[in-house]
Amino acid sequence: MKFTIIGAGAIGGVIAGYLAYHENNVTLVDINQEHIDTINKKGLTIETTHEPIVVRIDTCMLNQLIQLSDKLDVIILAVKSQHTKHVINEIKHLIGKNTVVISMQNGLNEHIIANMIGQDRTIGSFVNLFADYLEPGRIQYGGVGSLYIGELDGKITNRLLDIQNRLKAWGNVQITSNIFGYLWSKLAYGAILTATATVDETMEYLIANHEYRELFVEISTEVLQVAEQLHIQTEAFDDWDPAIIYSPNNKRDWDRIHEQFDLLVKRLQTYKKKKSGIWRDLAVHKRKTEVPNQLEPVIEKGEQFQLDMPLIRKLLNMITELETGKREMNYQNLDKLKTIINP
Ligand SMILES: NC(=O)C1=CN([C@@H]2O[C@H](COP(=O)(O)OP(=O)(O)OC[C@H]3O[C@@H](n4cnc5c(N)ncnc54)[C@H](OP(=O)(O)O)[C@@H]3O)[C@@H](O)[C@H]2O)C=CC1
Ligand SMILES: CC(C)(CO)C(=O)C(=O)O
Repeated sequence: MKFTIIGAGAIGGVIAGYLAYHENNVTLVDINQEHIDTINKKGLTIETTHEPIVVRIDTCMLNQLIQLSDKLDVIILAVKSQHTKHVINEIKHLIGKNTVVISMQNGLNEHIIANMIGQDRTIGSFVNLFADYLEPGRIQYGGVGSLYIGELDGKITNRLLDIQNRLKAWGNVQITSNIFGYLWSKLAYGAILTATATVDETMEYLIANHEYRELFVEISTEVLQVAEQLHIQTEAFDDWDPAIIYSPNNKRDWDRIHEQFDLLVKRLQTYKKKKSGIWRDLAVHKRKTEVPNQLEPVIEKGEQFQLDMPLIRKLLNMITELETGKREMNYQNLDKLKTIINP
């Protein structure tokens, strides 16, 4: 099995690093020339929670990859969601009848990929690792979380089992017949993390603060309401259980909710990555985030069911304003969101 991993950042770097470390056939592809040059010269360094590992790994730039003509085998897509369409368009000629593309991304990119290359060539993945691109050649793998792969139609196929076996180089990768259950659950959880990115503060600190817990529950409820309308059975993972957060009749069990948030905070405290990828795009890279690509599809689907979703609409608007410099990161953003639930 030959892996081509497109996007050599936090997620692509970690997965490619472990696959290569365990002698799988891997090529890591990116558009960042300095990053690729450094990996070629010094290897890819992954700062784990224990000792760093340095891995020698084949690399190429995207513009070199697209010069090839042989069809690729297993492609792992680990770019931010806003780059999904562009990358798939660029590599379409390298996708044959036996090629599969695995989306290791947040959001619902699987639908986009399947529309472009077919559902039979698309595998879904839910990834809850905590990693950051630090500088050319260096990735921080700051926290271990779940990784699931699943066919979009829920079947447990031989190719899924083969890929799972290879990905064990990374760790305990699991297969699921309900990949969209995980992706929607992560969207609901991710919406809370998105809200934390409106303040220059750690995720654990903000989630620990009881003042914002009702807001976080309401934000994820808006996403989970849409999932419910779509008959998606959302799944629990890593101290996050949507069934505890979401109560269709507004009969919330606050003891259980606080218990779950407290466990989540404890978990986050053990991670080296303290702020979300969205915060990092805004505060460090000063570039557009993938929030529109994650929240707009939820809002569009919610509109079909006449759902209101005032919180995620406002949150999306705030992130857009943060991207364009019209807004600053501060607590007033969370306080403003709170006024939507308690005017
Ligand atoms: N980081 C994390 O802990 C987690 C991330 N995810 C998800 O994983 C996905 C990847 O995120 P992450 O690894 O953090 O992102 P990163 O920004 O760290 O890595 C993405 C890499 O892809 C590169 N890239 C951009 N456009 C292209 C292109 N056209 N062709 C090839 N490479 C390209 C980027 O280069 P450049 O920077 O120059 O644009 C960057 O090096 C996202 O959907 C994210 O939400 C999910 C769970 C956890
Ligand atoms: C917060 C985290 C690491 C959760 O997986 C994430 O999704 C991100 O940073 O984009």
